[in-house]
Amino acid sequence: MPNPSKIPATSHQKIVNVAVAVIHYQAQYLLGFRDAAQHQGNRHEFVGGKIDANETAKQALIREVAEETGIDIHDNTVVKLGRLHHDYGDKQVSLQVYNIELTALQYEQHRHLRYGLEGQALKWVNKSALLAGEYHLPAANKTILEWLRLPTQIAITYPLAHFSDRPNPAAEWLTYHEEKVAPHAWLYIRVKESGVDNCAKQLMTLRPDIQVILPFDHHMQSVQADYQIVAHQVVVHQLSQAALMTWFNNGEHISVGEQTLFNDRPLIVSCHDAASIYAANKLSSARLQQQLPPVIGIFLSPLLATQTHPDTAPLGWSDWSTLAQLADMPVIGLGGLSPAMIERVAQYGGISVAGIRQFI
Ligand SMILES: Nc1nc2c([nH]c(=O)n2[C@H]2C[C@H](O)[C@@H](COP(=O)(O)OP(=O)(O)OP(=O)(O)O)O2)c(=O)[nH]1
Repeated sequence: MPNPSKIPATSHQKIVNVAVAVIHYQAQYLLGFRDAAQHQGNRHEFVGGKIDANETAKQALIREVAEETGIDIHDNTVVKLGRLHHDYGDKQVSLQVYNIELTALQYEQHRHLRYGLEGQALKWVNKSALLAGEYHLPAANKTILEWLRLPTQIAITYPLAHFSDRPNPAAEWLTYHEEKVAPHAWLYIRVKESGVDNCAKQLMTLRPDIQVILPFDHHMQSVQADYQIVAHQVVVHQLSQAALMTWFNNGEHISVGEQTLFNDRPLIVSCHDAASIYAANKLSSARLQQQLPPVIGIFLSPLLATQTHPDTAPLGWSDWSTLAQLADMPVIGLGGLSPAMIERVAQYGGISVAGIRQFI
């Protein structure tokens, strides 16, 4: 009899659909431990298991969490983080991953959990240790950890035009952001006007604590030599919907990804409709296959009306939520939001909120 674990995966191999629950209370995350005899055994895991034929991913999630831990998450806000396919060679899995924040009471009731209802070890671990790779998880989880790096709020810089009534708008832009951006914030430096690349670089130099999302466009390449000095602060590159669709419409052949800067960072992609989300999903899976840093989110906008784009009709909560469900990666709400609206955004399927006013 051949050892089933040694049989290589084929295209005919059945894909196992799995619901995965990233359960946490603030920065405490719940991990299980897979038994040595299980597939991907002797590794930590997020709570979860196979989706039965007659259930949805969310039903499976609620059932698995209850069966494995005794925690009832029926009334919690369950937010999709993403979906990903992984080929382990001996098994192909499709993981549907959800974020569940417990209430203080639930955490209090379950914080001493050491063993699950199936006898498996359980452990609450700190997010920073989890993201630092201190726990050995199945290979597919690498992408989940990248998704978890996304903060719940992202600030976006003001356009230079916002300071156009001042004698030196570029200098005002710089001083304003240097002073107002919160410590260690994730900041999307949206530099559209030509000639302001320098402002971005100067801001990074003045504020080495901020984690920067930088658009990947030709301006940045033109200052590449200078940019290298501050490049370590750039945690993510942003890709516009137009650039995404160029990649997609060229049969995914012209890999914008062939350019080094594009390939060495995770991406956040801007999307405004179903077609671009479809393209973002394709890009995401292409990058997973090529083992490139993943697409860790999409800016889905405009959710509500904004002063920055007065002529664009907002999607509104209902359409925004429907589109958010299509995305295989975490969705960031953008357009007319404030940081306090994160709970509402979560109820509609978003993991994070972004904006200019009220965020800086
Ligand atoms: N639960 C869980 N499974 C994961 C994670 N990452 C990952 O690649 N997997 C893979 C390992 C397994 O191949 C599959 C989960 O199947 P499972 O065997 O645990 O599912 P189950 O509990 O319903 O099944 P079983 O033990 O009764 O066979 O998904 C994770 O974080 N959590």
